[in-house]
Amino acid sequence: MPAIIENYDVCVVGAGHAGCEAALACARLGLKTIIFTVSVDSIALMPCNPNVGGSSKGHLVREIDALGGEMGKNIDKTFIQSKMLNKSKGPAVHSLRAQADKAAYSMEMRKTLQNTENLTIKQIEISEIITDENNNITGVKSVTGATYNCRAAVLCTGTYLRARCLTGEYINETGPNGLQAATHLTDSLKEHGIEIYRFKTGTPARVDKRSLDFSKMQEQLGDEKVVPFSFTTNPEDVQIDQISCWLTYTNEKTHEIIRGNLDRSPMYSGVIEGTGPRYCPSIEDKVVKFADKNRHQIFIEPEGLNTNEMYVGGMSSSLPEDVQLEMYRTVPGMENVKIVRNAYAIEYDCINPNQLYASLEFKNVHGLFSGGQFNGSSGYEEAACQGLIAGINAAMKLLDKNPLILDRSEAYIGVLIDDLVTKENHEPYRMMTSRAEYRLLLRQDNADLRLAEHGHRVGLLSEDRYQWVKEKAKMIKEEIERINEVKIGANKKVQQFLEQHNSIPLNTGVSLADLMRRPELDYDSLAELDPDRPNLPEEVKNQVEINVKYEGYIKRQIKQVEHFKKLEKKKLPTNFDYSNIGGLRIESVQKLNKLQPISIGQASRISGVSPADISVILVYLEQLKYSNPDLFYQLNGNNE
Ligand SMILES: Cc1cc2nc3c(=O)[nH]c(=O)nc-3n(C[C@H](O)[C@H](O)[C@H](O)COP(=O)(O)OP(=O)(O)OC[C@H]3O[C@@H](n4cnc5c(N)ncnc54)[C@H](O)[C@@H]3O)c2cc1C
Ligand SMILES: NC(=O)c1ccc[n+]([C@@H]2O[C@H](COP(=O)([O-])OP(=O)(O)OC[C@H]3O[C@@H](n4cnc5c(N)ncnc54)[C@H](O)[C@@H]3O)[C@@H](O)[C@H]2O)c1
Repeated sequence: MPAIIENYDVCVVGAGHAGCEAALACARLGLKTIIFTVSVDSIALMPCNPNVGGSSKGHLVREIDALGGEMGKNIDKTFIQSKMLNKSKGPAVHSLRAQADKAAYSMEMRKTLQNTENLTIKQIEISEIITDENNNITGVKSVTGATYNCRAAVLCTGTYLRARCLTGEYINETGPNGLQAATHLTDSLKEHGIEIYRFKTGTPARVDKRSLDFSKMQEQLGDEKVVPFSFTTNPEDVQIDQISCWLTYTNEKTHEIIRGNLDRSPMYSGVIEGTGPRYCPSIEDKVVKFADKNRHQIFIEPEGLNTNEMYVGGMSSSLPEDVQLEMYRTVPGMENVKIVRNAYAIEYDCINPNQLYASLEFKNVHGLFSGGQFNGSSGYEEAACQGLIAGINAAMKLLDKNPLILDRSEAYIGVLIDDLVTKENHEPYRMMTSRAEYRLLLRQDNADLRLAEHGHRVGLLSEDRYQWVKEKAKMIKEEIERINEVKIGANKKVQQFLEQHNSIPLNTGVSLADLMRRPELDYDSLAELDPDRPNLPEEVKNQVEINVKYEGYIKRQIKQVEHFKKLEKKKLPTNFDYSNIGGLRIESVQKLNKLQPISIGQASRISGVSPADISVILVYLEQLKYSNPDLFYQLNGNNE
């Protein structure tokens, strides 16, 4: 029988959090797109924790939303509890976190894919990528022999490639949740010269709610006033009845059981080859690495409204089933626990992301892009934002437009991708606020102001939305100017007001902005002294408050960004042989030749490239002016 041949603009392999964003971006930009999954039931599946956001991950979701992605909207429709974390700290680290109804999250995303024009969903395992003699992608092939021709492809295979799951001595050659693994694609990628890593991750048990004693745990309520993830969600729509999470702790007894059974853990007995995430350690890892701690926090989190399953957050494990049951039963409130699904570790193939440009296109296969856990990251949000950028850039390539490359001063997404493509990474990469050097500017509250222009330029953000963000920026600017000009005199009314707010009286007149910088005062409380105040939307008032209160820090960081931008603007040639530059150390030449950084800034972040090497390259670039003026002006044309 003749094999099926179909034609598309873009093939997206994988329908996890990365693949969904990639496919939606391409289809919404008018490209004929097909998304493949080994199981339609795994669309936007959450194989581990039932939540979106959290420290720094909440920032990523806001940024995805600001660019026109889907994750924020999807969780706003399907969350069952929401909390702004770190509220006692500065606004730079405030992070939104929401419990998801997993099944609803997955189904809602599926509905969105199904209702998107230009988008086809196909359940089949992709086994090969196809290229022409010039290494341009021309299609993908399925295990059944069907060929899907395309002009660009995005690989988002997550944790499915040659996946195997381990629970103690029991090893199952499947993907997450017992879903079929994808066993063929790795060989094809290797044949195309793609370097493969093997990573691992793990998940805790899901337990039956009816077997828990919540009276021995601390109830964790959601926020009274819920803030939506998406800038486009009406805040009224997210004020729902919320479901509680519960907090409990491990103890010495738990740790003893773990220590006594380490030889049966595949992680410690050497059965697992892959490298795991340092920042999401299993309970075995925690007990071994933090031996001095006598307890660890355990969050019991509901998996959804229509299931009794509860997620045991903080206790992921690959210990055997019997040990799991014994250790979980030592935790207060879990004495009679019944496990619905065992904890397990999973090993899978992914790539060394240094093979990618910052556009997430492979350097050696033109038109092939990738995103998500396949790129060596970990986490739903990390996956989704890469999928979005890979999808946008696949589309930009086909539409003959400039790629979307966010730099480290613009977005956490920029930090994440820059880290992946320039730094050596030998474990699943997790986003953290500490990775973002300009985090005072990259707040979750201003993601729309930072990124709307990019979303609009690529075509994913509607004109209306873009105009609103511009209007909002204007209102913020004007209000900051106004409150700097409003003078508050040291009169009786003012001194009384200050006394009431435990604030030192004034010696002389000050601006309203000066008063607002006092920790005990804020924009709202000062309304009393500000009769001419315009009636502004809540989100504008928030921005005014943050920008005025943290003005000193923000200004300092803006200065640092200016310096950073100078180095980012100094472009380097692509496909360049660095051994042509005399004076570079061999290690640097090898790294630079392999990574082909696009700018001096990026080159300076490659581990092993020293400041002295950077000086040598800068001198070389300067000499290009005389030795190769064409190349010099091509690189620096717009910057000099
Ligand atoms: C056990 C486990 C524990 C984890 N722990 C956490 C956690 O606690 N917190 C966290 O944030 N993240 C965790 N993760 C990671 C999280 O699941 C991923 O980061 C996230 O789901 C990755 O999204 P993705 O889109 O890259 O891939 P996935 O969600 O894995 O999706 C991959 C998609 O690709 C499809 N696919 C793969 N290969 C092929 C092929 N050849 N042909 C067709 N379709 C294919 C699959 O069907 C699937 O649709 C865990 C993952 C697992 C499995
Ligand atoms: N990606 C992977 O490969 C992998 C592997 C294992 C585990 N993980 C997971 O990554 C996630 C991130 O871990 P994390 O704990 O730092 O981040 P988190 O987003 O789950 O929580 C951040 C912080 O919020 C608090 N918190 C957590 N759950 C809460 C709840 N239900 N209610 C109130 N506060 C809560 C805790 O103080 C926690 O440290 C975890 O869920 C972990 O299981 C990932």
